[in-house]
Amino acid sequence: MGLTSHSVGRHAVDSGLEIHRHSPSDRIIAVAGNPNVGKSTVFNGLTGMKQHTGNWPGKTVANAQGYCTSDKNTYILVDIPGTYSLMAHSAEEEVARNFICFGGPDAVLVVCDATCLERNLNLVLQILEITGHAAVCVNLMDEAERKQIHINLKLLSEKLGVPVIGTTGRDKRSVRKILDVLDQLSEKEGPDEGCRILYSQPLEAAISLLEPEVRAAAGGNINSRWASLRLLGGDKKLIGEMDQSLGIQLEKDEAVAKAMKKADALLLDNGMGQGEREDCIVSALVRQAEEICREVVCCEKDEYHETDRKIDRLLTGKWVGYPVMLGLLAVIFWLTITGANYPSRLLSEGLFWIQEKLTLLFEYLHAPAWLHGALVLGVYRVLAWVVSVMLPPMAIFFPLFTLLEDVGYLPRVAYNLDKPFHKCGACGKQSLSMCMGFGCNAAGVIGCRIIDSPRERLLAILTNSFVPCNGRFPQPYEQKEFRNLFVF
Ligand SMILES: Nc1nc2c(ncn2[C@@H]2O[C@H](COP(=O)(O)OP(=O)(O)OP(=O)(O)O)[C@@H](O)[C@H]2O)c(=O)[nH]1
Ligand SMILES: [Mg+2]
Repeated sequence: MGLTSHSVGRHAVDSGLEIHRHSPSDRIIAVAGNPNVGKSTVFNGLTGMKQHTGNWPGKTVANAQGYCTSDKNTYILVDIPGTYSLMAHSAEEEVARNFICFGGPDAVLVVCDATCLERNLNLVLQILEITGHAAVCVNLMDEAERKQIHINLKLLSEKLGVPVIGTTGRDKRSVRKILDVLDQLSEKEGPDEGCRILYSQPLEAAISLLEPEVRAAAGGNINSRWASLRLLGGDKKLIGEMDQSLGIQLEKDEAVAKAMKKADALLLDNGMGQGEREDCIVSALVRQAEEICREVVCCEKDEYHETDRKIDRLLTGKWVGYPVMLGLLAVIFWLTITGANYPSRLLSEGLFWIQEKLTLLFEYLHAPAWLHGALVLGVYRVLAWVVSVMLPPMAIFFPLFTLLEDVGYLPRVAYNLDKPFHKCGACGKQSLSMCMGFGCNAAGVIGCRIIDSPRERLLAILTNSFVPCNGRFPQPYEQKEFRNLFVF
């Protein structure tokens, strides 16, 4: 699934991720951002590819690459999983973090949601701490406009020190704007300095002690201020990845270890253990994001999200949430089962009429019985049954499912069912792959990729085959006995 550190480490460009450069001048761009902000939509718009998009977070779970060309450059874009922070907690977040930090992209395009910029800026600031070769793409501008949220993009760009553009993911003009900004980045020269976050005085003093030694040990291979912060933060997994990417063990370098001891003592004198350091780093990021947003975002209606919240409360509430969910699922199944009968009958009548004609043709040609049996009664007949039995319910179920996905109802289903699923040792996200399983078990099993924990993912995969896919739905029509033959 591309979720291992091996596939996203520093050499992922040449190994696990297998980025294929058409020419050495191709520039690698990481398309990063919070979950569900339109990264894959932007990626598809630029590359013409068809990465899965839908209105719920966590669809992209592994890196995907695509190519696009501007008047000046060729770009290899890497669509990475959504992440709220580079202090990764889930497998997808690790994939995203490792590619941004150690995958060696030439630049990062950070996609943000214009309707909740403050939360998105947290990640932007973390990325800008690592690299100044970045641009911010404030997406969903149409939604922001509808909610009467105005963003001063020029001021935001000045505050962040990198180019900022406003986009609407599905709009062709946005693609042009993004390409222009990528070209602008490719011309950017000078050191890879990003935005600087000011931390509390003791932490800044500790960084100043450590940074020169880290710079000397690591050379120009990594942003030394960021690496010093990570060493002080003590995230063992991240430090391990960093060491692997640099090819040296930073903590074991004599000068670094000495400076680290001094910095540790200084922080402990100021009452900052590991936990407090992490808190201090996170709160500085949040504070800076708040400050920037206060200046650049203006909401005409303060209660703009009140209606959304009211609907949310109803759909996830105990008394309304469950009946609505069961009612909606019942309507979908009824439409699928009853609705599919008519096209199914028409299709099978048409296809079996063709079978009779084919039999007559074989008789006319005096073809041997075994050939007629293999081709017409074997291959053609099976194909005709599969198409007439499975195509109509799929053609009804999947568009309805996609509709629920696009209006954002599916994450609410997962939330509602999280508690009962948890009691069975599973997680709420499994309800989504189970729903998909009603359409097709193969799609349901593939959909289990969205589940973070390996144990829960395995459980979801193994139990998906107990979900009756539409090939096993009750069917009054005479195809009934054939349905069970075609269960995937
Ligand atoms: N209204 C509007 N919808 C958008 C825009 N960009 C993307 N979308 C929709 O937002 C939803 C999420 O888009 P994705 O491209 O799947 O988001 P993502 O960031 O790749 O999501 P993950 O991979 O789950 O992190 C989809 O339903 C898109 O159609 C936009 O500019 N305006
Ligand atoms: Mg995506």
